[in-house]
Amino acid sequence: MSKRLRIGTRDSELALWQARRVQSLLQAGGQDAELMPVKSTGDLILDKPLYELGITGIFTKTLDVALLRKDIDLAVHSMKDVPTALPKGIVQAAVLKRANPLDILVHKGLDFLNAEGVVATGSLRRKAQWLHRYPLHEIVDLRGNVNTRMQKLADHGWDAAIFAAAGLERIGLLPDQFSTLQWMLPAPAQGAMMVVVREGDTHALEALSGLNDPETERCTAVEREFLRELEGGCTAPIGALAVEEQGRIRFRGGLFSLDGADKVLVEKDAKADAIAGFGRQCAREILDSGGGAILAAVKKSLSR
Ligand SMILES: NCc1[nH]cc(CCC(=O)O)c1CC(=O)O
Repeated sequence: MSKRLRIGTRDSELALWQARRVQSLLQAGGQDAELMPVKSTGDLILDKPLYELGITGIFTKTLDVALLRKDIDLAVHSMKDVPTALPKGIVQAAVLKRANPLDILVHKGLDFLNAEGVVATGSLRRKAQWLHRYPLHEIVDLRGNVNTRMQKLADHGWDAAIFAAAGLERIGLLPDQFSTLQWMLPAPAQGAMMVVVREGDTHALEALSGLNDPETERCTAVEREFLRELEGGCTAPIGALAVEEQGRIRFRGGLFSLDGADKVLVEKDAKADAIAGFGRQCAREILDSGGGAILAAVKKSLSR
């Protein structure tokens, strides 16, 4: 039996589900693996400041720190929460086959759509796209893990809230009433999980290579390259979805103003075996067709 791998996990139900999924896939391939709960660390234990290591993601940083400290051997992240540049010393080992990438609306009936609705979300991307489509609605802020957000929706008088389908499906929280938002562009890499390991850990890299889904890897790579080219270190409302069909990748991406009034969309396809630079090219098209001005305005109001 080869060396047992330690999978770090945070304690939210979704994080635990995702870590257990990787554990059982590894075990099915004959690789022993155990879960290691990781509490929010004192980030100071590393010998360098976090920013020097490029550790930035608010959801991913606890596990990335544990990985670099060698407290764990691998971390499982919701890929959409992973910053486009990985921390120094951490590499992508596998991207698991993607689940439903779309957003869904959880509601108590849809009459409010044609009235003055109140919709809850903490995401700039969801807010902008919702207001673009329903300009008379009000958006209220909703944060916390998936379970917390569901509970808050039940406790408040809001008409609906927006969630990633994949998150609710994984933990069995999909309610009776929901609508799939086919028209809403999801976050880049939504619905995919990324497993990361320490650079040079050949044992872990090899064990995880069997879990990689090349098609999901290609699609999410395009989406994240698009995001990286647009964001420039700020969280603008950006959506992207790449889908592979018959050897081609069809990409749709969008950049929105914070109030949803303006948007620039791009739709393009490329050969699936020639995607280097494709995401960047899509981003360039957005920037050249009015996206540059939207991005400048977003940056200005977020920095205030
Ligand atoms: N930012 C939180 C987060 N990160 C990943 C998921 C869902 C799972 C996924 O998209 O892979 C969610 C919840 C949500 O957006 O509703």
